[in-house]
Amino acid sequence: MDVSIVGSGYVGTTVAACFADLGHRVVNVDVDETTVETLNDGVAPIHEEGLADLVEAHAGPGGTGRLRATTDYGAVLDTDVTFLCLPTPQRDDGSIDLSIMTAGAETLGETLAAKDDWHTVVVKSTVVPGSTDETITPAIEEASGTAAGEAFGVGMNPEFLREGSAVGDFRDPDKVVLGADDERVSDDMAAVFAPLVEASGAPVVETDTRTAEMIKYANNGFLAAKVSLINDIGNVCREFGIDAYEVADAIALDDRIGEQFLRSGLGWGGSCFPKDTGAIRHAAREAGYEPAMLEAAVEVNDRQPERLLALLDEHVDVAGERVAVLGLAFKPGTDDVRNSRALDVVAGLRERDADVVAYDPVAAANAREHHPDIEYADSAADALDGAVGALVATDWDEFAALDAEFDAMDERIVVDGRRIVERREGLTYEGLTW
Ligand SMILES: NC(=O)C1=CN([C@@H]2O[C@H](COP(=O)(O)OP(=O)(O)OC[C@H]3O[C@@H](n4cnc5c(N)ncnc54)[C@H](O)[C@@H]3O)[C@@H](O)[C@H]2O)C=CC1
Ligand SMILES: O=C(O)[C@H]1O[C@H](OP(=O)(O)OP(=O)(O)OC[C@H]2O[C@@H](n3ccc(=O)[nH]c3=O)[C@H](O)[C@@H]2O)[C@H](O)[C@@H](O)[C@@H]1O
Repeated sequence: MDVSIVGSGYVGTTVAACFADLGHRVVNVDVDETTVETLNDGVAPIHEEGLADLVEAHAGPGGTGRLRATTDYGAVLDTDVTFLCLPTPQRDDGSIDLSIMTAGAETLGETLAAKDDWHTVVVKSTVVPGSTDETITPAIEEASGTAAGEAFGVGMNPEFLREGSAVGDFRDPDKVVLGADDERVSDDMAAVFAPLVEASGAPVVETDTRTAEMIKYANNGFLAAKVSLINDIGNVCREFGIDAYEVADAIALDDRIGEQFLRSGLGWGGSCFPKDTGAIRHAAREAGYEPAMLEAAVEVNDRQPERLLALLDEHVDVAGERVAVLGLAFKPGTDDVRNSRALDVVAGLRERDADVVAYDPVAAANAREHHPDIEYADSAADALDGAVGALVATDWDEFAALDAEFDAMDERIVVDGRRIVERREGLTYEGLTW
């Protein structure tokens, strides 16, 4: 099929490259000229394992030619289906900001006015229930001068990939959710996903658009709450001197609980859990319901960085002292620092007037935009040299291998927020939840 993808970020680029690999002819439409040029050179505009090879194979010189990019929305006219993969950020009050979606929908609608045959539009961005029907579809209708159901229809297909493993997650999903209220839309979505479903064997959930929208928030809300619950339990374990990881390993054997998302520690960050729990909480309150469990999940999460800092306070007054922060990314495998708990840890140290020296293998440049005034070291060893304490904020594998590097610290105090450093003789080790 001919597929257009509007928005070429983490989701749009991954989806486009994977669809091209499955045999579709795909065009990415993005307002960012650099992104478009990069893709057309056969180079991935973001860092994701496996993505560079796919982009080179399908957009690069000598490639299959099944993937290209453009800033011209007119390209959608030569396609059957358009996926909207645009950002849906948070407003200051936590509510969803649909302005970028609406702008994209309007430009798409103006373009579709010139199309002779049926067109299916699919919202892939994460949007609160009702957004597709009440905001995005009307924007396309007004701009195109046609009503949904006449010349076009709009469906909803939430995305569940994770940063750091986006290509693998997209190719082998736990489920494919197709939300539609029009048979032609369902048929088009099913046709686009047919090769993926055949290759992966993933179950397909066919539902209406509002339910599809809600499934995404339920998924992220549940996972965020699961991590907060194990953090709550981990905090209790610590009070009792019990190892929360041993407890987690045991409860994971219960199929009803499962082994994933039971790593307790500094909590969840990233571009989605914080924004999505914020958006659904706000939407629920507007609708008249206080989502107490989601509120609690956020509250537990917000407390963890200060709990980490308090453990260091028990050992040393950090004012005027050099303190190392190991890890800045919100999770290993990415240079993304959006809502990273590490940034809160750095802020807490600065409030205490500590001299902060941070190290991350790939995320320092992004962290510098949030904390330009601290020192950034080129290695964990450099960060630890002369420090009176080290706070571990991201579970990068290389931190597990640290050993003699701790000997260069002025005081060998390690407060581990991610259970990655080994306890060893000569080291004063504190684990956040164990
Ligand atoms: N990042 C992730 O891991 C996941 C994100 N999502 C959701 O997917 C959506 C997109 O997220 P990301 O891919 O992370 O966003 P992103 O910020 O990485 O990429 C968005 C892209 O849209 C482009 N853009 C902005 N306005 C445009 C316009 N009017 N027309 C065309 N292009 C335009 C930007 O230049 C950028 O390349 C969000 O709703 C997010 O919640 C869902 C699952 C996973
Ligand atoms: O909507 C989204 O954008 C995506 O959000 C998350 O993906 P992501 O944020 O990329 O990464 P995760 O692996 O889920 O990690 C999120 C945060 O939880 C933390 N976490 C995760 C697991 C765990 O056991 N403990 C824990 O503290 C991580 O350190 C990280 O800060 C979801 O896992 C994806 O399914 C979803 O598509």
